[in-house]
Amino acid sequence: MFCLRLGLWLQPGTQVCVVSRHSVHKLSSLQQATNLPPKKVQSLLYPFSELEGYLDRSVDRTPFQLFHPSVEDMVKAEKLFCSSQSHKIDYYSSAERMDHVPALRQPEVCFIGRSNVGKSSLVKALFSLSPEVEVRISKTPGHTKKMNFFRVGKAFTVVDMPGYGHRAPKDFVEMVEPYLYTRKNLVRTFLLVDGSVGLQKADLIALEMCEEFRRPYVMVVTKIDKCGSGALLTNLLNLHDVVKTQTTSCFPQPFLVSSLHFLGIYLLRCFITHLTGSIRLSNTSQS
Ligand SMILES: Nc1nc2c(ncn2[C@@H]2O[C@H](COP(=O)(O)OP(=O)(O)OP(=O)(O)O)[C@@H](O)[C@H]2O)c(=O)[nH]1
Ligand SMILES: [Mg+2]
Repeated sequence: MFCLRLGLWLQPGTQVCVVSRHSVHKLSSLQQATNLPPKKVQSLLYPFSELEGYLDRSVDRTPFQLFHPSVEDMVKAEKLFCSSQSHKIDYYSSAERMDHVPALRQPEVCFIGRSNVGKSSLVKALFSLSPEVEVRISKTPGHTKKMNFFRVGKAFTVVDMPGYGHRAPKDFVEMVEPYLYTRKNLVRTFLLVDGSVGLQKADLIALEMCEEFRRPYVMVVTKIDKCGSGALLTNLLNLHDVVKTQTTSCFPQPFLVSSLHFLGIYLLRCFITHLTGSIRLSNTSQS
């Protein structure tokens, strides 16, 4: 049992993910993260808590904390992101067209969003406990040109999509739209928006498209390290308003992340494993 300085204790017998420290970022695992001062741990695990203090009392916090798992559940989820002999995490294949898409049956989640919004960086951060899984990122928009499939053992698949905005609408019409429309095992789409710049016209078009497909999707607010709390909060509240008034298939809670600083990565890992039926949440978690 190790003590989490947040004042939270892991149940006796809870095993944490044992990974080779070799080339693994120090914040990749909860065990490392929870060695930090409590306030820092809180913002790493539950990034919304950082903004909460700035909110007017009249603002309802509920939509922002619908999924609020316990630390134990996050530890459970983390284990699924550690590659082992019996649970291999690897890059599986890439596809440019639907007839090249792999015939994988396990539940799948995909990441879509404008070019450069941080899709590949987020996938890389999620897989940071298995650094041998190669996910390429770049400063140059339009870097990811194919749909990249990553297998997480037999549990689920993660798909990193090309961004729209760069070769749009070509990539989108030929790849992403048909995929979103037809992929049977797709359990959730994560639509990324850049938290430091707020919703752009292209984001609203993607949101409309997700609504048209009527398949469940979730907003992820990226690069939250890049701007101050004030700007982030303004962008977040604007997003919340759009989700509330203009969507029906979108999960009300936006997930805040910084792939660079690992903010919100543990929460998102837990959400993905929960959505794909890979873990059972304990009674102390809400969702
Ligand atoms: N500050 C900061 N920069 C980030 C973060 N996530 C990604 N970036 C940077 O944003 C740029 C684009 O990142 P990618 O992950 O390649 O973006 P993408 O959405 O996959 O882009 P395409 O493949 O072109 O669609 C890179 O320079 C990243 O280092 C973040 O959380 N914080
Ligand atoms: Mg990319």
